[in-house]
Formats: sequence, structure tokens, C-alpha cells
Amino acid sequence: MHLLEETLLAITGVNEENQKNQKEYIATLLKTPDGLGKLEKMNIQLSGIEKEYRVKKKAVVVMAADNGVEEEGVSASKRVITQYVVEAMVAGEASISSLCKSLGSELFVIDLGIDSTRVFKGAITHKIMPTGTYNIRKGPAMSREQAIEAIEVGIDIVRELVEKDYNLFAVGEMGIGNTTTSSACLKALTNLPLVELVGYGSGIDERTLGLKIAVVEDAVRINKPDVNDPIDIIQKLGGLDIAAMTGVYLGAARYKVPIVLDGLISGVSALLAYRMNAHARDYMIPSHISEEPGAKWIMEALCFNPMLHMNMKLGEGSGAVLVFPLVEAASNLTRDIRVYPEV
Ligand SMILES: Cc1cc2ncn([C@H]3O[C@H](COP(=O)(O)O)[C@@H](O)[C@H]3O)c2cc1C
Ligand SMILES: O=C(O)c1cccnc1
Repeated sequence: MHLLEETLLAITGVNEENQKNQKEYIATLLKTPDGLGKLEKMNIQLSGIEKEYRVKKKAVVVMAADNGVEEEGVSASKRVITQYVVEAMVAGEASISSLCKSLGSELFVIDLGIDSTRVFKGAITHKIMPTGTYNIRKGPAMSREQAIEAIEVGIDIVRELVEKDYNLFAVGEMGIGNTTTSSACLKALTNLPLVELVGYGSGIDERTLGLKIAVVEDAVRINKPDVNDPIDIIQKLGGLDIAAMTGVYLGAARYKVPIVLDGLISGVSALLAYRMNAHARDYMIPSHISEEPGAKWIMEALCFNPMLHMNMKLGEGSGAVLVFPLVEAASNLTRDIRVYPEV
């Protein structure tokens, strides 16, 4: 059996009995009812994932790959920027590296198809397409086999890291053009009007936004994805990064560890994972709301209420990692707070 198939069968929901007991216990603590709001909800969620959950090691997993659709001029940046940023990430000099350093997280960067023959020292190489995906305006991004292979890379990295005691994950990406691929996937997933889903990405102007909308429209029309088959959506409209991040969410659910969502692209992968197995959502924690318009609809579709409003629009996992201290605080609540005395 394929690793993906096996994983989808192995995913189960969280322990509802533990959650019920935890909820009752929180109600006995010396504080106002629901006084700690979302922290209490998170504490209950974590207790369903693992009875005495405590953060051990934290990992941000960044999936990096180039996107064929970049040749349509949909990004403010050239495709070579993918390699420059990945190089900075592994050197500890990218935005996500700085945030990981501040927040005590390890960063793992995976090259699934950066358009370069270079080996990025410090990154994990899992090249599925050596120059990145094909242009989705002209046909499918990749084959179904390649989509599955990329998803399985994501599942596998979680397995490897869980074996090394990592038990809090965030997932991010790097790949010029990936706000176009993720908007196309989101169109297939939601069928909302494109003006609600396509945004300025890494900083395009108004005229390019019009082109980007037309490209997404063409990509969906030409590829005709089966909207009920997330793998078909990924294969035709996605990127290798989107596929691999979907696998990370599935892996987190399979190995029962919490995983924090980031912005638009990471959110699209979360929605794809949820559509493959609804229990995957039980292990997800929202973080911030990206400025990309599609992010709002992802949160709606997943019934998530993000915690942070930071005006961020970067990706890389930069919004997700900011929530790690909140997860740690939430996990410790019932260990530390005194119960209400009899009065
Ligand atoms: C220097 C730089 C660093 C980045 N870090 C993340 N992204 C983000 O921007 C890209 C998506 O935007 P678009 O679809 O418009 O190309 C992705 O690589 C995403 O990770 C960056 C983009 C740039 C330019
Ligand atoms: O929300 C995101 O993930 C995002 C937004 C802009 C550029 N890159 C990523």
C-alpha cells in the first residue's frame, strides 16, 4: 500500500473523553469562566491530541520549489529569488530563520524542485521535478504520481522528526509564483469569485493583479480539476510545495502532534489535507490572518478563528511560528493554576 493511502487510513480523531475531562477540570480553576478564552480551547484541543501534552521540541518545516506559472509574469519577483531566499534560510539569515531563533524552534528546509542544480547545504534534498512544476496556464503542474510522491515527502518528514522528539510543528513554504498556484487550488476548493481569492502576493501592482486573475481563471478552465479529488487539484493546479505541505498536515494527524497553519499557501494545503481526511483538522492550530484575500476564506472553510492580526503577507511559516509560545502557554495552564477554593 502507498504511504499516502496507509496514512489516510491510519488517521483518527482526537480523544474526546480526555477533552471532556479537561474541560470539566478547567472549570474548577481559580479564574473566571472561560477567562483565558482561546488559550483554554487550545489546552482542551491539546489534551485530546495527547493526555498530558507538553511541548518537547519545535520544528518549522519549509517546503521549497519553483512554479512553472512564474513565466506568466504573475509575481513581482523573478524565480531566482526562490534560491536566494532558501540560501538565506539555511544560512540563518531569512525572516523565518530569525523568528525561529527568537522563538527556540528548529528550521527544516526541503528542496522539492528549486530550479537550480545547486545543492543547498543545510537543506534536505528531495527533488521531484528538477526545475519545478510546469506552467498551470498551459496544462497540469505535475503528474498524479509526482503529486503523491511530494505529499509522501511531507508525511515522511513528520515521521522522522517525531522519532527525534519534535512534537510541535509549523509549516511554511518558499517558491516564487506560489500565491498564483494556491489561489488556483483555492478556486477549485471553494468556487468563490476570483477577486475574493487572488491578491498582491509578494507585491505586484494593480495591472499585474488583473493578469494574475486571468491566469488563474485560464488554469482552472484548461485543467478542469475534479473538485472532489484533492490530489487531482494538487496535480493540476498546485505546486510541489503545496503537495508536500499537505503531507505534513496529514503526517501530523497520523502521528498525533499539533501543527500550526501559516498564511494563504500553507492554509490551502491545510484545506486540501482536511478534504482528504476531515480528522486532520483536529490537529491543526490557526495562527495569523494573512493579508492575502483568500486567507479569510480558508479560515471560514476550516471554521478557524485566527489569533493574530499582524498585517503579515510573507509566508515561510513566519506567522505560524509566532503562535508557538501561545501553544506552550496553553499546554501548561492546567499544570500550574490552582483550583477554586470552597467558599
Ligand atoms: C524576497 C522574498 C522573500 C520571500 N519569502 C517568502 N516569500 C513569499 O513570496 C512568494 C509568493 O509570492 P508570489 O506569488 O507573488 O511570487 C513565495 O515564495 C512566498 O514564500 C517571499 C518573496 C520574496 C520576493
Ligand atoms: O499568505 C501567505 O502565505 C503569503 C502572502 C504573500 C506572499 N507569500 C505568502
